[in-house]
Amino acid sequence: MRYISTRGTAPELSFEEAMLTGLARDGGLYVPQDVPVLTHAQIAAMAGKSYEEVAFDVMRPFIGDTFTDAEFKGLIDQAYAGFGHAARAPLVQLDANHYLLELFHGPTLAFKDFAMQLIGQMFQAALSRSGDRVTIVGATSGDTGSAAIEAFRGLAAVDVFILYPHGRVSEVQRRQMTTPVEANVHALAVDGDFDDCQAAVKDMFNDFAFRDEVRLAGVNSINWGRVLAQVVYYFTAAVSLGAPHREVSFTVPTGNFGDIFAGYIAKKMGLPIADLVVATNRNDILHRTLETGAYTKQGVTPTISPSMDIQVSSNFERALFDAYGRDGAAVAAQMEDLKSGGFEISQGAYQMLKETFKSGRASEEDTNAAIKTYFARHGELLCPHTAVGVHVAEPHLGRTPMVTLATAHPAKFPDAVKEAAGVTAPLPPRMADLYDRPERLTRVSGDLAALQAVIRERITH
Ligand SMILES: Cc1ncc(COP(=O)(O)O)c(C=O)c1O
Ligand SMILES: N[C@@H](CCOP(=O)(O)O)C(=O)O
Repeated sequence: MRYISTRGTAPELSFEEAMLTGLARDGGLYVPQDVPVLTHAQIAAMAGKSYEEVAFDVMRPFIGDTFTDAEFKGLIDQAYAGFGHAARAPLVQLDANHYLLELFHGPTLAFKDFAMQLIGQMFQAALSRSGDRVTIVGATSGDTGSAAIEAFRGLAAVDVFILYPHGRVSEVQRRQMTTPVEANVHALAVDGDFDDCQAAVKDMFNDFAFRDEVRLAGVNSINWGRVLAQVVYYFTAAVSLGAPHREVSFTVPTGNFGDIFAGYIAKKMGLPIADLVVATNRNDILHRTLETGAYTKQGVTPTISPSMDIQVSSNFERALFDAYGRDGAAVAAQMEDLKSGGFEISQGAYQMLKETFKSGRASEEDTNAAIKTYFARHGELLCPHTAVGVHVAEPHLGRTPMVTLATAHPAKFPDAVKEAAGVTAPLPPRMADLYDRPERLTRVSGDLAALQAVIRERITH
């Protein structure tokens, strides 16, 4: 299996190289040259298997010879051993045809753990084999950062720097990033929004001298390994609801488009997915794009679902690449136009995207109301991102079972949940002293040179 860039001019890589490389050298994102298709029988055979067994079946065709089967099985087992639920990603029924897929039973209480715990294992295995070390620099609106820190804290071959927007993540999210004591963990509070943090990370990758000097690696969803690990739970959920013998739909709270893109890959692999619904908060660029065909940036507005406060949605580039018939030059041209505010998607490409994704948006009032209603009606306390999802899912309920992804635990957003439902969810006992632990962070401007200087100064090797 080879990996190619969405902008068409970077070298083709193996899975291991793509995983350790992060952003392609032409500024694009790596995608598999071909998406393997599983047969009806292979998908049917997943019924009754454990999460780890399905993970192996789904991911194995993508990893080439990076790991032997036995090694890869071992890494998968290790990755999910610390999850707080035997099913890893349990389904909870909300209504006759509406289900929640709980993706928050990992160590940092958000769906990011599914990929990050596995990436942590795969990085360790690959780096201990080569003897190399890397500097991970990631951008977060709250959850990627805490999951990355949890996965890489204390690893000798890795420094992990996380850029988060100062004042725009929840207190629990911030403390998850600022309280780990390991010297290889560096939380950087940036003056700006998530888009500024993500742009700085991409600029660092595009500065080849810096990139090579610090051996830069990325664990945002620019890393194909992140998307791949997220494909798995679409399979486990759909199969437990009757796939491949019947179709299932998914609604996905969306910001950087990585999670829903994983659903799109599951569909390309042969999983019978009827609707893939993009759910946005007030930062609704993806919903507007799917409605109009114009991707036009507006400023990021802070909301009670802060992890989705994003306007430059990184993985949309991967969808555009397919929509443009895998024409890297066309994608590169659109990404150039994005620098000056936006772009119009050509008619054919827009048609493909419209046929593939449905969408909706939830206002702050809608989000509040969903938290309140689902708690009163079902006793389910939703995090605000999940609440955006269930609100957007409602008009799409009916023909097929609908699965809304519950992307984070409500305890990560106690203020918003309390405001809407009048109650809070407790943190798990292992995190009970989170508010008492000392914090360690560095305030930084978004200036690239200043950020690079901080990283050079702090690297522990
Ligand atoms: C809790 C939560 N829900 C939804 C999202 C959106 O996911 P994605 O960025 O993959 O679209 C995020 C951020 O990634 C998140 O942290
Ligand atoms: N919502 C994310 C934003 C970064 O997304 P990623 O999937 O590209 O890492 C977060 O919580 O940080």
